Amino acid sequence: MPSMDRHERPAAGSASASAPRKRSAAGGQAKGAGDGSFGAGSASGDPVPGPCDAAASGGDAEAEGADMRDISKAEMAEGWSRVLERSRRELGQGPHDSWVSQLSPIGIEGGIARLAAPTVFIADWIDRHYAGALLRLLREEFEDVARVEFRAVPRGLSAGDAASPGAARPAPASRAGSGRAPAARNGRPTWSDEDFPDSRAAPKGARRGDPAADQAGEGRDERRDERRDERRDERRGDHAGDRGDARRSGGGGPIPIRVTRAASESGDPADSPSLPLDPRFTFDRFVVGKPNELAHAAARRVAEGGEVTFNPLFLYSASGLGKTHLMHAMAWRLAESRPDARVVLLTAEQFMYRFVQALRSKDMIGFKQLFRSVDVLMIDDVQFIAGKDSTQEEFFHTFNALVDQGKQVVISGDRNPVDIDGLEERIRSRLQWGLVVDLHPTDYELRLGILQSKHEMLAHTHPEVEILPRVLEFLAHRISSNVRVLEGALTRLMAFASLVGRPADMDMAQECLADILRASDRKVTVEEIQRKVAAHYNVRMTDLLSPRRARAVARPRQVAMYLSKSLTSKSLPDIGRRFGGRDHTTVIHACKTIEKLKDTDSQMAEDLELLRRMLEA
Ligand SMILES: Nc1ncnc2c1ncn2[C@@H]1O[C@H](COP(=O)(O)OP(=O)(O)OP(=O)(O)O)[C@@H](O)[C@H]1O
Repeated sequence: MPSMDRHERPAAGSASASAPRKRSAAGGQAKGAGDGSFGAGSASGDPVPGPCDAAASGGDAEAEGADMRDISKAEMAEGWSRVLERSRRELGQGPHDSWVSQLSPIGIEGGIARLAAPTVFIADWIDRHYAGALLRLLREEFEDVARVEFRAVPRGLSAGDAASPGAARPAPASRAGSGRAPAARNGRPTWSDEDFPDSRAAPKGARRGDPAADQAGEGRDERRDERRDERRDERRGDHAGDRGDARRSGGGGPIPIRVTRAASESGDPADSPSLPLDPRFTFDRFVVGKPNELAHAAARRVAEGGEVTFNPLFLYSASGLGKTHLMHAMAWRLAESRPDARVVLLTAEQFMYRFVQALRSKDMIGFKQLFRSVDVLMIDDVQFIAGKDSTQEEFFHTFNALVDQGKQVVISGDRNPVDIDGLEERIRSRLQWGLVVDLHPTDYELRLGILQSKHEMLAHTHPEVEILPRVLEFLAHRISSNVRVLEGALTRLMAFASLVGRPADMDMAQECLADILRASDRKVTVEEIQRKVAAHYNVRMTDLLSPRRARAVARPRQVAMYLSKSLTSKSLPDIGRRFGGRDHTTVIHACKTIEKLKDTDSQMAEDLELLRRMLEA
C-alpha cells in the first residue's frame, strides 16, 4: 500500500482563506497504521493539491496535540454533509452516488478521520480510488485531518460502534482480493443484514423497477410491498439461517437446473440454479491460439482452484468465440480440483428469471441464501441485465457479498464492461475490479486448429466420411466470422458427404456451403456505412464527420452511428472516434434515438431497412 507521506506532506500555502468553516480536528496523537485500526488510510495515490496545514502532518500533530481536539460523530455530521455536497460536484454524480454517498462519518480522532462503509469491498474500493480526493475535501472542512480511514461497518451496527475494536471489519490488506475475511463464523455462513443489503443499502439515486419484472406482470407498488415483506422475511431469516433451517427457494421453473455440486444444504438439485454442463465444453477440447491464449490461461488459473487471484474474472468477446465453452470448462475442472466447492454457472437471463420467480413467490430469503452460499459463481452473458434495474441491484448485492467473502466470481459479456450500455456505473466499475480479458477474433491458424480438432472428433462418429485437408484450409481461410459458424459449416459438409457417399472436396464445399461462404465474404465497414448514409441523405461525408449539429446533418450522422453499431463489431468508443472523434456517450445517444424513431416514424424505419439491405447486399 502506498505510504501516507503524500497526504501528510504540508502543502505550500495555508488553507484558512479557502475554508472559512474549518474546525481543528487533529488530536493529541496522530495514530499510526499500527494502532490496530483496519482499513485503508489515506493511501491511494493521488497527491493532495488542496490546503494542508503543517499541523496536519503526523509529527506536528503530536507536537501540537494539546491544542487539538477530537470531533465526535455528531459534530462531524454537519461538516460531512458539506463534504458530500462537494464530492458530488467534484467527483461527479456517478462516483458520488455509487461510492461516496455510502459512507457515514464515525468521528475524527488524533487527526484521523474515520468513515464507515457498509462492506469491506466498498471500503477497499473507496480507499483505492477516492481516498486522496476525500482527504482533500475533509481538510477543507476540518482543519488538521492528517489521514482518512475507511471501516467496514456491518449495517446492524451503528457507525459509532465501529470505534470499538473488532466491531467492524478491516478492508483487505491486499489488493488482489485474497485474504478477505469470510463472513462465515463457526464454519458456516451466518446471515445478517449485512449479508442481505436491501433498498436501505442501495446507493442514493439507485433506480428501481425492472422492465423484465414489469413484463412478468409485477406492478411497481406490488413489488414495493413485496420488498417490504422480503425485508421482514430477511430479518426473520437471520435467525432461521443460524438454525440452519431457513426457507429455500422453491426451485423448479422451466429452466433445467443442475449444479456440479448442489449449492444448497438440502442437497436437492432443484434448489440449485446452475446450468447442466455441456460435456463438449472442456479444456481438452478448447483449441488455444494467440487470440485466446490469455483468456484460456486466466480461466485455467481460476479453475485450478488455488488462491483467489483475479476477482472477478471478466471474459468478453464477440459472439461465438468461446466464452461459454471456457466457462463450462472451468466448471468441469473445478468439479475435479475442488470437489467440495459449490459451483454455480448460469446465464444472466436465468439469474433474472430466478430473481423474478423469487419475488413472485415471496422467497427472496431463499434466493439470497442460494446465491450467497456458493463458492464460485459464474454468470454468462451479463449484458442481458443491462437496463434491468432491479435485477442489476440484486446482482450487485450478490456480487458484493461473494467478493467480500473471498469467493470467486466469473462473468462473461459480449463487450468490455465500459462499453455495456445500460449497466449501472457501480456494477461497471466492480466488473473491472479484477481481471478483464477478451478473446480476440480468431486468426487463420486458430481456425484451422479448431477445424482439425472438430474433424477428428466427428471422424469417430462418421468414420465413413472423408474431408480432404485442402478443404479444411479453404474453410479456415474463408470463414472468419465466428467459430460457431465454422463448426456449422464443417458439420453440414460432413453430413452432405455422408449422404452422397463421396469424399468432401473443394467442389462439394463450394456447392453445399455457398450461402455461408457468401455471408462470410460480406464485411461491412464503418466507412462504407458513412458513404452510403451520406449518399442516401444527400449530405457530404465531411459534414457527417464534422462538429456541425444542424438537424439535416445530425440525423444522418445518428443513423450512420446506429448502423455502425448494428452491422459491425466495432465498440462504441471506436465508432465515436470514426465520427470525428466523438465520445462513446454520443454514440449511445444516437443509437437510442434512432431505435426509438424506428418504432414511431415509418419513414425512418423504411430508410433503415433500405440502407441495411444495400449494405448487406
Ligand atoms: N478455441 C476454441 N476451441 C474449440 N472450440 C471453440 C473454440 N472457441 C469456440 N469454440 C466453439 O464455438 C462454439 C461457440 O462458442 P461459445 O458458445 O463458447 O461462444 P460464446 O463466445 O459464448 O458466444 P455467444 O457470445 O454467442 O454466447 C462452441 O461450440 C465452442 O465449442
